[in-house]
Amino acid sequence: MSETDDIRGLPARAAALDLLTTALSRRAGLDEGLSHPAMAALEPRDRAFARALVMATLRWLGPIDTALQSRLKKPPPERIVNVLRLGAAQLLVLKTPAHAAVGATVDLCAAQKGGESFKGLVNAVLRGLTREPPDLADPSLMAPTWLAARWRSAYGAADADAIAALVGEEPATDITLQDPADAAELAVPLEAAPLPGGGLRVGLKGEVSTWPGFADGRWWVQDASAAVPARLLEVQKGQAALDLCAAPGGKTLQMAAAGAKVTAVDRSAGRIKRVSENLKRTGLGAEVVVADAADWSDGRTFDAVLLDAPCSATGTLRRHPDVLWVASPADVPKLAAVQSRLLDSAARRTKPGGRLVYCVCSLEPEEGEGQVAAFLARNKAFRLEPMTPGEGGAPEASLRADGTLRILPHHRPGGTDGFYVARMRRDG
Ligand SMILES: C[S@@+](CC[C@H](N)C(=O)[O-])C[C@H]1O[C@@H](n2cnc3c(N)ncnc32)[C@H](O)[C@@H]1O
Repeated sequence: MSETDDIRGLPARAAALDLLTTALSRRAGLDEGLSHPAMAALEPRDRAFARALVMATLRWLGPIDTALQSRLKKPPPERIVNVLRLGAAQLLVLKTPAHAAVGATVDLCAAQKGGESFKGLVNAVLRGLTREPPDLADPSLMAPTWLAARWRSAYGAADADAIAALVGEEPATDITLQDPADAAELAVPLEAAPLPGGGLRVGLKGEVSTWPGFADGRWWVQDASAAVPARLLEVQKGQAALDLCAAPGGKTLQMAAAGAKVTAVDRSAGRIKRVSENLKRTGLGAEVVVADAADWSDGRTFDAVLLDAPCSATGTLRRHPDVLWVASPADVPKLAAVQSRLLDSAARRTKPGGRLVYCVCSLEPEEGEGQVAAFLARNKAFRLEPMTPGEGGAPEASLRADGTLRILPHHRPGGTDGFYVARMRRDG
């Protein structure tokens, strides 16, 4: 990057500071910040830079904070800490030339309310990082201590380290095809490799909506792991399928493409608009309902019910490193209580003889294994229907002894979202 780019990048750095602040302030803050009108108002190059800088900062936040803490006797106000985090990410991750990164970060500091008095500190800390750059590649720093300890106790030290190491990796974009027969033809312009189960891992970078086949609705973005649960329902043409917690609709689209009559329920009116947009773009049909899935009913029961429940989302750590730093230990039992209510509701909507698939993109056993064990103990009409190795495109390493799936992010070469998936059948 030239010096001219760096000077022109000042508005982008200010936008990056706002985005980082929002991302670290609340759950879903990153997505909220990315779709904020202030981001849309930036020039495309500034927007891309702000996004890349914030993602680099969030991906490496653990090692960056450790390096900053050792250089700060007394922490400055949070806004200035965020200025320092962005400066450190430019130096250590994006490898921006030191004079440009330090100069622009000091200017960003000065532009903050009360920031003039911290210019010297920012300058000294960043120059210190330039002289003695810390080693970023320490898996023990990639996730908060409490989460890393949970993963060690659930999966062992080697798997916990492998999970943590993936926080630093930029994920590829995976897509699901409306017609799997299109894979060979689309793979060429998308520079894509086939995924087990029929999807593609795309090699192109940049704006997804400009990629071949997007505008025609021939595919949608869906992580390889996220595509597994709907396949496991094996919906048949004309069957009635219910997608509870459906937005933005990846699994609704899969079931609609398989020919099912899908009802998609989500309680967020804003997010369900995205289901409708995706249906329109792909030309697929589904009934879309805004309602709380815990008590929604139109009197019907369904052949196939999918519950992709709200969860801590720790399995999405490659795309959403922010979730690791925003989550707290108290979230897990709170979310588990919500999931349990939603599972009971999903059970009531499942026809005798019908299938229920429960999944979460969480690595926390209370939201996965524990949730399903408790559900089966209180719902005697349901039994597990075990998956076979590789079924639905799931990595073989993810198959548990009871036939449910615990997909860890390193189970697929190049990484994947972490998921727990269970398939159940209602006997009576
Ligand atoms: C993990 S996301 C679903 C992703 C979606 N299944 C897909 O594949 O595109 C969870 C969704 O649950 C929705 N949600 C959370 N609580 C809900 C509730 N009580 N009733 C219905 N939807 C809910 C959220 O709005 C969010 O869209």
